[in-house]
Amino acid sequence: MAFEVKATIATFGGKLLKLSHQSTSTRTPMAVSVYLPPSALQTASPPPLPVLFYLSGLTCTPDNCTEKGFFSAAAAAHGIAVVYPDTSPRGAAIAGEDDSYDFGSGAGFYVDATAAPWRAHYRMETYVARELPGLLFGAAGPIPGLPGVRFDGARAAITGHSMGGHGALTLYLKYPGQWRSVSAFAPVANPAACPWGQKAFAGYFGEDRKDDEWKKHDATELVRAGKAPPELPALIDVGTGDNFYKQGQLLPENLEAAVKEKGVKGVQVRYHADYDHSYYFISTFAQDHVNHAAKYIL
Ligand SMILES: N[C@@H](CCC(=O)N[C@@H](CSC=O)C(=O)NCC(=O)O)C(=O)O
Repeated sequence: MAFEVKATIATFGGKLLKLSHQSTSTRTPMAVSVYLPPSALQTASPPPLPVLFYLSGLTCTPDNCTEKGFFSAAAAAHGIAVVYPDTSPRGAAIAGEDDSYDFGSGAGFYVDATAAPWRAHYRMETYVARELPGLLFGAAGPIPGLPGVRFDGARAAITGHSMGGHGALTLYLKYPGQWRSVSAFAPVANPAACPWGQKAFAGYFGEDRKDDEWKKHDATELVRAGKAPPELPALIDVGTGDNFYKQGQLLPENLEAAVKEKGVKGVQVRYHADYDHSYYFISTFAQDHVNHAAKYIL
């Protein structure tokens, strides 16, 4: 059995499952939580569930969003499952991996590191885009004790916050057809041009890879390089009271400029007066993001 169920929590008529499994991508145990809406639990063989992936930000585990993101109410109403991966491998025993909040543990940036020593374990792109979908969307029921529960890989959407917003946008652009829509809360929209992204990319790829490798993992650079479809079904929310926005960590305007320059349609960026970077902001707009995904996956 791929997943081990660590906890089952009743919420909004459905169940939040805290799962653990041994990852072949990161070569570590990985935590992942999955919200099952009530519709998944009402019959022994429910129809396969549409799925929204939520990628969390720096320092987070799956618990931050499941405890205070409030996606479950809207997900329950629509009959959508929500998957919450962790933000990095844990306990890889790499020197320095726990030294800072914005690199290493809790800061995997949803990329596959190419630089030593990180490349042995820090493979969050493959983990989120390939390994987890493979486990969840396989023919066998992936959840121990709930053999009838299936997830529909043809109806998947992706969202995320901050570092996770960067992950959602870049994985959407890098894996055409895998996700039907994308959205982001306060995303790190141009990591190659902000301190968080520069630190992470220098560590995971090397300082000397700025002109090639870094750009492949940067939403703004991907759009500039023509990697966005003509219609990009993206909803992006940013709070104007967000200190990280004010400090130039997010740079959503650079993404907007690239979208405009390339004539990409369908991208909606909303600026909300006074909202900060926290889960007060995320929970306020969570329903809008689930509704956005629902338009494409129901
Ligand atoms: N501890 C750091 C700030 C870390 C932080 O704010 N993390 C955000 C995501 S930031 C971008 O990816 C977060 O979601 N934190 C968890 C939470 O529950 O709020 C510092 O001290 O500056």
